Amino acid sequence: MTVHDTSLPGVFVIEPRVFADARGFFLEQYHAARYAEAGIAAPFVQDNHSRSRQGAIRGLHFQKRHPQGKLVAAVRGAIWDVVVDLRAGSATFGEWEAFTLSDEAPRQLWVPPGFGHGFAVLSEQADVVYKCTDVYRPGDEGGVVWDDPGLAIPWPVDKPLLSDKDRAYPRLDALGADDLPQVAVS
Ligand SMILES: Cc1cn([C@H]2C[C@H](O)[C@@H](COP(=O)(O)OP(=O)(O)O[C@H]3O[C@@H](C)C(=O)[C@@H](O)[C@H]3O)O2)c(=O)[nH]c1=O
Repeated sequence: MTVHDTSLPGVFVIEPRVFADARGFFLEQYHAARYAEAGIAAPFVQDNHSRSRQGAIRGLHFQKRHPQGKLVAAVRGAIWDVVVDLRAGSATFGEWEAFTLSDEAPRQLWVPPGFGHGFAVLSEQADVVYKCTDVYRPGDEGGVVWDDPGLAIPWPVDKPLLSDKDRAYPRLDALGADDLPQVAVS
């Protein structure tokens, strides 16, 4: 596998080694020792799978007191995956980057604890799977509204399909210190 740095510290794109043959392909989604060597914090304690329609946007999400690291892949279809640095005191606080993840050119995105995460669905449908370093705690959920003008993320969808929860999240500049992910910045 090849690990690529991004503009955000600790956020990596992982290109797996793909073994293609007449049957199709094989790749390793996770290998504890190799991912640890790449700086991807484990252990992972929850695996998720969501399916979404074209134009859906899920995000921007995080957990406050129990931030989750997420290792994200699109195993069917294509998504435009966004990661935002929400770590108070970080030199790149409020900065974001987007990556296309798809089943045609498989790669994974490592979203470290303390970053907001969301994605838009580019294909007719997309199946997204991700491993998490902490479990889901409904009372601990936090979010920033997807179309926060301060972030000005150019989502590649015209009429986004959103959950009521995501529509109601506040802008980043309305969040206080207690509303942000509680992580130490080194
Ligand atoms: C995230 C999650 C949701 N749920 C339930 C709660 C709810 O009834 C239903 C749908 O939840 P949501 O609308 O929050 O799902 P969704 O909008 O897909 O939330 C996810 O978005 C992406 C971008 C992330 O980064 C994830 O961490 C997570 O926040 O599933 C769980 O049981 N476990 C989980 O881990």
